[in-house]
Amino acid sequence: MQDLDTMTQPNTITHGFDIASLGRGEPQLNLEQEDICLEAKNFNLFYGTKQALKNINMEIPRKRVTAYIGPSGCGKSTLLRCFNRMNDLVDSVNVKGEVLLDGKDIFHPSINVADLRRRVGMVFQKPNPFPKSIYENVAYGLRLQGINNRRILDEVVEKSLRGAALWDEVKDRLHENALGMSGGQQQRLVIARAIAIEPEVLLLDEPASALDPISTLKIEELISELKYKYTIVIVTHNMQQAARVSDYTAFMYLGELIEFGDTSTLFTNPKEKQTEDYITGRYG
Ligand SMILES: Nc1ncnc2c1ncn2[C@@H]1O[C@H](COP(=O)(O)OP(=O)(O)OP(=O)(O)O)[C@@H](O)[C@H]1O
Repeated sequence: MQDLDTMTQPNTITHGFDIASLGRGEPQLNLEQEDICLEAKNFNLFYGTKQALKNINMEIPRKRVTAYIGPSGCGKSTLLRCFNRMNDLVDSVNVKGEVLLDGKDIFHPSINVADLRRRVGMVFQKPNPFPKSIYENVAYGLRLQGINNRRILDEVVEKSLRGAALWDEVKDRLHENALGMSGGQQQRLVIARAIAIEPEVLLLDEPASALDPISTLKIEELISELKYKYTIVIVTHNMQQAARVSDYTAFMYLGELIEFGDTSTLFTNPKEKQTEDYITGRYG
């Protein structure tokens, strides 16, 4: 079995994967079944008649950071939003193929979408705290589940804020309105809100693009810590950020997955010319 526990540091190369087999919809990292968290199989998505995702095949490893890069409009966010069926909210969307979470098709009629979104949390580009106290933002998901026991809520709020590297900054103002926090704090609060309900996967859609460099660094450090507990999938415009935070990187172009592999290898020795052209700044 591939020993995922030896793959601890971002950007370290060679985990024994068959890099030569990657790209162009080929089978991906040759992971053992139990190490695959999410998997797209011959997956296609249409907005009306326009095809936005073309026959995507990829395995996303458990408890690792996988980044999507590619030029604007190539389908990164669309694919990310498939993993918790956020695209269901768009009327014109049609999908063909499968997305498996722990081996089960998330588009199967038996799937409860609210439960799926509890297991697969999402953080957006712009921090979106609720106009409530810091405490109530983090407790929100638990309250939705009918948990109102003060002791339990106190514990989860503290644990989640610590997990999001925010506790020390806010522990004395838990009952102040979250909208009074800085943008970087708000984004970590949203991450705390997401992890409070103990998801398996965190989807991050450009989580730092609206933040200043110091807040961006904090989010990146946080991602490197969270990956030991969660499978993280991140979309980023920023190639340096992908190189810094991710273990694996997928390059997309015009709705296709062009190449997917170990982050260091993809950036230093891409197999496909389109990947090379993109990372060397020839387009995008
Ligand atoms: N709700 C929608 N309705 C119709 N077309 C859409 C919708 N959302 C996205 N698209 C189209 O699907 C394609 C992929 O868009 P998507 O936002 O996934 O790309 P992206 O790579 O994330 O781009 P960016 O980096 O600019 O955010 C684009 O052509 C876009 O115009």
